[in-house]
Amino acid sequence: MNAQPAASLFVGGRFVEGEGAALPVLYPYSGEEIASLREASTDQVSATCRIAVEAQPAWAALAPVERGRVLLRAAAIIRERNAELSRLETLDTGKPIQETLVADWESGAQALEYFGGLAATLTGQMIPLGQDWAYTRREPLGVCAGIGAWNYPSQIACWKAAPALVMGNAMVFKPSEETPLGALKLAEILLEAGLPAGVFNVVQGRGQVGAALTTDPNIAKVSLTGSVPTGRRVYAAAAEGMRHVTMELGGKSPLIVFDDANLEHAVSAAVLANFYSSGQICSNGTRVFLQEGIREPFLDRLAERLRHVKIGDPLDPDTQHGPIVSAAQAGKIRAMIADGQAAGAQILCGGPGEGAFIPPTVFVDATDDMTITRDEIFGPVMTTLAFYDEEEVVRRANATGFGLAAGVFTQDLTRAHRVAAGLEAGTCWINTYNLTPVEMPFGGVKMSGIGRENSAAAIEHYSQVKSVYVGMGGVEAPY
Ligand SMILES: NC(=O)C1=CN([C@@H]2O[C@H](COP(=O)(O)OP(=O)(O)OC[C@H]3O[C@@H](n4cnc5c(N)ncnc54)[C@H](O)[C@@H]3O)[C@@H](O)[C@H]2O)C=CC1
Repeated sequence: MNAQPAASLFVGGRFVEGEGAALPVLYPYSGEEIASLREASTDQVSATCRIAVEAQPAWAALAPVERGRVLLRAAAIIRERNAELSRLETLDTGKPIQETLVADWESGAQALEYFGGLAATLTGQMIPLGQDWAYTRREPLGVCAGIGAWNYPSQIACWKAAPALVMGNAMVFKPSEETPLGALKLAEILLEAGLPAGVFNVVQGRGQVGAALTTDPNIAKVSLTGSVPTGRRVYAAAAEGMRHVTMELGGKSPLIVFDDANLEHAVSAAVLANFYSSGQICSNGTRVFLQEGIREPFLDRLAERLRHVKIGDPLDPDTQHGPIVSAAQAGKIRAMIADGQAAGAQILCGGPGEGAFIPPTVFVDATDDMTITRDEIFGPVMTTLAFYDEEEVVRRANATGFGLAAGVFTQDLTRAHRVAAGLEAGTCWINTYNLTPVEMPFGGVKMSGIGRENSAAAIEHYSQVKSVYVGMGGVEAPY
């Protein structure tokens, strides 16, 4: 299989070969090399930022609706090419084609469509001050750096590019070194849709390329999707230059199932919240708290349903559960499974699997202090925990440094809202899980991040407000 792009980087409206270290791209299912890229050198990173800074003012000077139109055209092109783009996403990530066809580029297209449509509404305020008045202008930040994780590479690129570009910023995007291909397609599509050359650029590379980007003097903002340890480093490095940041980081989110929950729906939600994309989703509800009365029927039904999961070739449309993104990540997940067993938790179903595959794995008899309960695993591993009452479960759910997401299943309306209000999380779901429509703000609290993606809230993180005071009378000085 060959997924070789024309060159590794996309800079100033054209493909450019990288001058840094080799970056092989492996298909997670077979380990086969599907493309051979090169990282950007440090000089190439700074040259790209200079090109972006030169291209940005003319883009920002366009009427917002003209910028919006480019994003809308890009969304339409993505939809026309969804089959081909989804296949590439599957090759890059190993995720089943039945997922990538509906969840990845489609979500990216929705972001471009949403922010493209929002363009005309991005206005300031008029503030009456008696005789005088003031107004505010919502202005772009300049050049924004986007740095992506490997689980939803194209969606992440679109979620960052769409609000940045509609506000008149330029962007230099660095995808994860594990999944570098989708962002290059986005750059080509945006150019085809009418985006001026140099406004959206892609550099490739590992962490040190991201670090060079973060501290480049032409970068005004860094938006990272990645792990908490990387987030701490990037946030600290960005602070040195007083750069704006958005941090979309990891989680260990609670999914709370009360006795009165609809059993079948709660099991479905727990399955999706733990095993979709082989569990490689930041907002996954990996601590499943089960109230004592529903615990046994829930676990019986869960085990029964997991027996039928189709694991295998991600390009087979029937496959529901694909490989882990890399051998290194599979190794980390297996180490966590072994740790859980050593700590005394029992495996209800699943286990370490073989090669690139780790089946959906459920732990029972876990306790709050175990590493499998405390740390993000970022793989198909669910930890179930028993609880008795509401006050107890909210306290235990919040006893974590993470705060990305949370879910509650109950038929009791007032309890559902009370628990959602009490949970320390950027996003809470009631009687569903992991739905992230573009209309709704998405992001974390506590160590899970800063800032919000999606919705009008994202605009605030890609713009700054200028106040203009207008004096309508004379000026009198005391001396
Ligand atoms: N909150 C959210 O929206 C999401 C969060 N994630 C989180 O991402 C993690 C998994 O993704 P990974 O790619 O393994 O994360 P990672 O933290 O290893 O890498 C993320 C990105 O940061 C870059 N990077 C690494 N060191 C850097 C440095 N010093 N300076 C600048 N850039 C640097 C990497 O090259 C990569 O592009 C999980 O913790 C997951 O929860 C993943 C998807 C969504």
